Amino acid sequence: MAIRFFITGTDTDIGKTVASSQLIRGFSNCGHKTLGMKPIASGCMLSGDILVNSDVESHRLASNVEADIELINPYRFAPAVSPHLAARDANVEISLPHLLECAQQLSQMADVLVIEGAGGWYAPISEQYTIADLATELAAPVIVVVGMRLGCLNHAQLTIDAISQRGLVIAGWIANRVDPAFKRYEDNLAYLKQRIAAPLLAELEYDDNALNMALNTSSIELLITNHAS
Ligand SMILES: Nc1ncnc2c1ncn2[C@@H]1O[C@H](COP(=O)(O)OP(=O)(O)OP(=O)(O)O)[C@@H](O)[C@H]1O
Ligand SMILES: C[C@H](N)[C@H](N)CCCCCC(=O)O
Ligand SMILES: [Mg+2]
Repeated sequence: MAIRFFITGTDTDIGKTVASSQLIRGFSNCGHKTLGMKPIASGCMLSGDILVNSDVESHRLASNVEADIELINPYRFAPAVSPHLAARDANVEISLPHLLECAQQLSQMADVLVIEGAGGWYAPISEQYTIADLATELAAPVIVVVGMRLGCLNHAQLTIDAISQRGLVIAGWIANRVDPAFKRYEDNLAYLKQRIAAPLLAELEYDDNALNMALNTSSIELLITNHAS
């Protein structure tokens, strides 16, 4: 049964896919059979008659295990809008039990399963549920990606508090330099380090090649040591 990690972030477009890909590649490079999962993707492109999502393709490139798209990305929608709107427009009801079943099947095919949310912690996936509900049902340790830009101190604290309210373990956080022009980076990082009890797993530089890198081995080993059952 795989060790699972749920990847969330301070917002949409702050580097969850970059961080997830680096995590998947890091686990793979350390010899762990590793799969990515993107339960719900809005913002897909048509390739022939199949909807494809760039997050899923990035995960696949980093992974050393193959799995069916219906398991790794069960819900795919073309419009780049909130998942609850994309699903409503497509007349699809996103089923939490179905997503849990897909995660369960993937967990039997790998040692590590890296599950990327959509948007931030409270991004809606239906009228009733948000990403927080999905993560809570999955009961996986959470890794928080902080997009290091102005506003991140507030967004990071809100996210950390909301995850803790669910009783979920925060396995660590990643500082992603998504904005190379962000002023006072070091001071902001120091503030966050003081307030987030979980380990800082990595600082990701702003780099055009960030998607193709691997997370540092020491953090990969820490995650395995702390979360292997
Ligand atoms: N460290 C970085 N260096 C350079 N570019 C980055 C970095 N992190 C993220 N980006 C770029 O910022 C954009 C958003 O990143 P990413 O797709 O990982 O966000 P996301 O949080 O996964 O968004 P979504 O909510 O849509 O899944 C992408 O174009 C990505 O290449
Ligand atoms: C389309 C985008 N890239 C993401 N896949 C979905 C972001 C949902 C954000 C919802 C919200 O908080 O307003
Ligand atoms: Mg993404």
